[in-house]
Amino acid sequence: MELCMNANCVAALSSTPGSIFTHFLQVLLASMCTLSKNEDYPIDRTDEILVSNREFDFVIAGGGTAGTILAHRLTEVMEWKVLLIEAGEDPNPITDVPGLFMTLLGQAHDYSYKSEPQEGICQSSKNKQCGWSKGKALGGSSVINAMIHLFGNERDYDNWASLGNKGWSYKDVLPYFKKSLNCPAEHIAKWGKKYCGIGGPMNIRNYNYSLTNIQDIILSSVHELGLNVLEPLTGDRFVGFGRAMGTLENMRRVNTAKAFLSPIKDRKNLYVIKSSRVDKILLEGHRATGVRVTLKDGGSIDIKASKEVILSAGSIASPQIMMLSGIGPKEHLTEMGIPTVADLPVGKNLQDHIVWLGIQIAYVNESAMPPSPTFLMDATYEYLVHNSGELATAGIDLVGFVNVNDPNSVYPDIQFHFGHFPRWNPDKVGSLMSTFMFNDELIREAQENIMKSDLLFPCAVLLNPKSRGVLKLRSVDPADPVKIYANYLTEEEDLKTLLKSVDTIKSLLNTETMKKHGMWLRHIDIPGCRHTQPNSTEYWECSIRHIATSLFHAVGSVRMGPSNDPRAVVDARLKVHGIDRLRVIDASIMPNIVSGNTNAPTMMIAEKGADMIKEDWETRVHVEL
Ligand SMILES: Cc1cc2nc3c(=O)[nH]c(=O)nc-3n(C[C@H](O)[C@H](O)[C@H](O)COP(=O)(O)OP(=O)(O)OC[C@H]3O[C@@H](n4cnc5c(N)ncnc54)[C@H](O)[C@@H]3O)c2cc1C
Repeated sequence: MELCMNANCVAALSSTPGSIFTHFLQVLLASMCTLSKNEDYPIDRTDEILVSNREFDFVIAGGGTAGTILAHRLTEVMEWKVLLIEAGEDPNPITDVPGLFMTLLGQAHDYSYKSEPQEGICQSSKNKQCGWSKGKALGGSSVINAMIHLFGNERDYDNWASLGNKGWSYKDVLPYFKKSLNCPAEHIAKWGKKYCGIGGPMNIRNYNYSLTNIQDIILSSVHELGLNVLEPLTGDRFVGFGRAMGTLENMRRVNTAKAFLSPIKDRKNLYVIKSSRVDKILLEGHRATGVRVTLKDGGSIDIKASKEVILSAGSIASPQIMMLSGIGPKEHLTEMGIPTVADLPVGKNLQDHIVWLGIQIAYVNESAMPPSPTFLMDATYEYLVHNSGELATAGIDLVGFVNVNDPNSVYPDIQFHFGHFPRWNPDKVGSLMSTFMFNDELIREAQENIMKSDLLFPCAVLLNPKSRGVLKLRSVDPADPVKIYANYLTEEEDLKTLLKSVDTIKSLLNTETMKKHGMWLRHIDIPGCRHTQPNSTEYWECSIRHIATSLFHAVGSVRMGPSNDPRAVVDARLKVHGIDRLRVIDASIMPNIVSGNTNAPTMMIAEKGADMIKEDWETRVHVEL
């Protein structure tokens, strides 16, 4: 195998590794040419912009999931000069490796936000704060996410449309989900094109999970229980269990910068500024005319947008930029000493999926052996040469959708991500627990138990929370992170629904399949819950309050809705109410969170947003080849 310790690969290894083993793997992996390089991404054109005309047709703030797609689609119009401004750098090549995704959190590509401490949630997390990871790189959160690609369901989008958002029903948005995609030919041949596109920039593939037979065991017990096994997972039915696809190619992550910017990196009308922060929107009266930017060297410049400013900085930063510019709730802006330009409920309606790691299945796999001393070397070889093994999968692609309140419903209220942690591997389970910022006692508890048995985590996700959070400015300094009030479980119904997820797992454990494998429901010794009886309702509630936390799916803080909706900030064409030439196009516009992971829905929002811009400016598209 050719070794090429490419200077760019090495330079990109800027993050502090989580452990000595991770560092070893990072160096080894980056030394192979099979991972991405900085040359794969568009160059930073800051210097050129500084000495030339600082006016563009469109300025996009934030080059994450949505921003990179917008840059791709808008530069299809050759007459349009488009500037994308991103706070982060090019993705580190290590982010390509699915099996290392948990080690990316808390590192250089993660803003590592934390929610404000809240009674009754994240009680076993460090400082009793829930971690709110968010990607900081070209490609945004698609650079550090778990790559799971799901749409949500028909009811989610029909609900958006019923709230007065014309053009956002499931029927309307489905073509935009597909537009981005390039599905495998075998998939199309077998399942057709109704839910999978071909020829789009983003590859999605199966993870080809091959570590153990645990996924087959789960699906077999699901079948035995009479629940749906869905193949493929995305289709006409929304309740059931199956394997999700991922944004992958050859078992390498495909972040949105790689999918949408790399192929067009030489388009002359695409300008990218990296490592620079958009601080505020420049306004003339009620019209957006440009943005103020802090560059990498600390200098500040103003950049003009002759057509539109588009905010795609994500659900936390887009509202922050708006509020710093005087667009937000008047009371809060006044409190912060910011003159109000438009009194809108920016930052309210914040929603997230909480994930509960308190249900764990243990079993002793008699045929398993302790890992050999060369285990990490072997895994790396297996990955680089055969694209398989431990490093080829994020390990949570086996997914279940159930309705715990109404077994007859065709729509789910709980999602499970099944994660498997093999015996004798304390690093892996420790990495998961650290990802979610659990305290040292809990990490130790899991690591001690992993020496005795394999652990299967059916992580329960509350899909349609009723509780709403809010974002507020911490200060008028754009460098200061906003205050995140998650307000999890403030609606009683949310707690009740999450509690019922235990019953589904108990039913699975009652099947002959799981009994045959000697699987049992493990009692987690949570120090803060020792006053409760194991397996009592009090224990499970206490467990939720200690070890349920964010699944990093923040949405809704710039809600879409008609002007007569007091909760709405943007209209159905994603234009900010009462401000000309300003749109918000990212996950923040979701009126209600979708019933599944949020990356694919954000891609859809960007594809649809780009088309709406083209329609509104009545442009015929001339694609540069
Ligand atoms: C750890 C993690 C795991 C996840 N796993 C999954 C998963 O498996 N499947 C799934 O579907 N979803 C997953 N998600 C969620 C999904 O990735 C997000 O919903 C989606 O990426 C949001 O896209 P966005 O464009 O709104 O924001 P982002 O992709 O976060 O992009 C925002 C961009 O704006 C930049 N930015 C912010 N402020 C400024 C500023 N002031 N100036 C300039 N640039 C700025 C940021 O650096 C970032 O690049 C995960 C998220 C995380 C964090």
